[in-house]
Amino acid sequence: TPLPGIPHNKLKWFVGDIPFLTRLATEKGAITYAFDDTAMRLGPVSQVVVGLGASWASRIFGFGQAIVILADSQEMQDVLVNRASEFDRSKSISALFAGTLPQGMLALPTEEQFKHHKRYLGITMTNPYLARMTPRIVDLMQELVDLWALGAKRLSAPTAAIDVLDDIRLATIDVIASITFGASFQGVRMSLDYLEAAPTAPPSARPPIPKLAADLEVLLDTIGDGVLFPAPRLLPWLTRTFNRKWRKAITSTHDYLRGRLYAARADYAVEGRDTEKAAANKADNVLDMIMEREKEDRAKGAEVLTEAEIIDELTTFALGGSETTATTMQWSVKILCKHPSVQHTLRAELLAQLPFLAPGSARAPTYAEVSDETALPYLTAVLYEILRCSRTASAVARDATRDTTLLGYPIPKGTQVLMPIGMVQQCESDASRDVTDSLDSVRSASSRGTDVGGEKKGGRRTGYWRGDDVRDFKPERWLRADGSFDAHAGPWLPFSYGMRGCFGQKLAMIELRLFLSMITVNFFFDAVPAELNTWKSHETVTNHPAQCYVRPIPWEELEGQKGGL
Ligand code: HEM
Repeated sequence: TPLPGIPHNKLKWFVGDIPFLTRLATEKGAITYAFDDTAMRLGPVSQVVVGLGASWASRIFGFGQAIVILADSQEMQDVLVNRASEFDRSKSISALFAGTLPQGMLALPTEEQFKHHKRYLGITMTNPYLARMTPRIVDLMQELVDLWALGAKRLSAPTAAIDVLDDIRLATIDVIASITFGASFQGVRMSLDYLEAAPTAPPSARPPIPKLAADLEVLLDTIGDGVLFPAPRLLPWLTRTFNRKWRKAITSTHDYLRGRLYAARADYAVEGRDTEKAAANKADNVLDMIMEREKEDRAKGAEVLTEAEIIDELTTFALGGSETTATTMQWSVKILCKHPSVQHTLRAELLAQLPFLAPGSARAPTYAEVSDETALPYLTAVLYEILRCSRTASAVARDATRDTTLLGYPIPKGTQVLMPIGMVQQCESDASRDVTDSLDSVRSASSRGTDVGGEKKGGRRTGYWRGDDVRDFKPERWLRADGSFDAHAGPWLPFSYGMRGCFGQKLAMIELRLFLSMITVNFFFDAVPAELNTWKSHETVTNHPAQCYVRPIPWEELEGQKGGL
């Protein structure tokens, strides 16, 4: 039944918003567009009513569910960061992951076990650890560059393009596998070997994808298929009982991970490690790091992770850390080839600041060099803008843990609150500033900001996007007049915020920075025919582009063609 006082669409007797949700899902390719559309018409707080028996019938039968949509960036940040005890990770989102990784962070409630895992694994997102992983990411990205360089030589017609949707997926799986359990699945390497061995094969010809990567795809697809399933709590049981494909994939994934765990443990038992250095400074991969911690914890008598917990967290890394990054990279190349001037400016900055990035150089970039936002403001702006426009994760959800309010509306305990992060960062602008300003009187104290000893705490953290170009791809919006990068220029929430925000943000950012840098200094991405670069997407856990084609042209070839730029 609709929550009293909160605006909603005209509801159909018995089925509530279901026909509306279905129509938008069919027309736009994803059900989350129905939430965006509702919020845009009805304002910063609205609701949709779902489930059989929703709307009027639910008053008689008592079932159906109202989902509140909160679409105001300032209040969203406040809920995610300052009001986490009133709005916890949604149980329906946890249920999506609970079948596949019941003891992984993505599925755990915000209780002691979750906090223990987060502390245990937090070391993998520290600068020293990521710095140690950087050479490995560089090597794997170089394989992708080599694969596309070979493909580029075989582009026969001026409109021909390479299908790189799977190349990018495999590259991110290779990276996360290498970082997590110390061995790439060699997906891109195998494609490169395959193309090299078949000189007449077309540029998109690829071998079948490695079995382990295919298993991860099955697990991800199963999780994606459960999004907005009407009875989320039944999902883990339904998956385990009826999904044979999933059962096969999870069994072989677990067998592989258990094998790696036993090998690491055996290795660890014989190898005398340097006990002086902290784990982040010596561990070669996440599994290795867990072994280090285990040893320290056992010596201290502290709690260690069980085998099932370790396996589920390795699976969390493999799943949470591959698809998200791949989706963003796929949107990146689709966007870049539509913006040649951005490619020129980005390349110029990269070659000026990191000249050794040039093709053929023997020196690889380090973590400190590539992650330096001050030295590389344009790279940073391009990446932030790609994440703003690509809507990789379109929404996050929380459940109210007690009766509370949102922008003055009463929210009963148990209500699911959905925050359309993708839409808000791409639509909220100074054009609706009067609405945003008028909310000040109903904002929570922490959202409004409070005076603590003359210093303002909380309050709006960002500026406003300009209404006339908020929907355009424009990296310059992130730059101040002096060319420096401004992280608070306007609303940006692709990784969400707070205790349950993205765990892997730092890893994702360095992977994306390396990817963008390495492909940009190697290739100019020529425009591809419009029918090969549509904006169609397929949304599951993330919003995947339906297609991803590129026409990479090595810069020296382009400069040769044009007699220099
Ligand atoms: C561009 C890449 C990525 C994007 C856009 C992204 C986005 C997100 C978002 C929106 C959430 C949900 C947060 C919420 O409910 O408030 C999330 C959660 C999570 N992400 Fe990422 N992510 C990315 C990459 C990664 C990587 C590389 C890892 C590697 C380990 C990772 C691990 C996780 C985990 C474990 C969670 C669950 C955190 C929790 O429940 O507390 N993500 N991510």
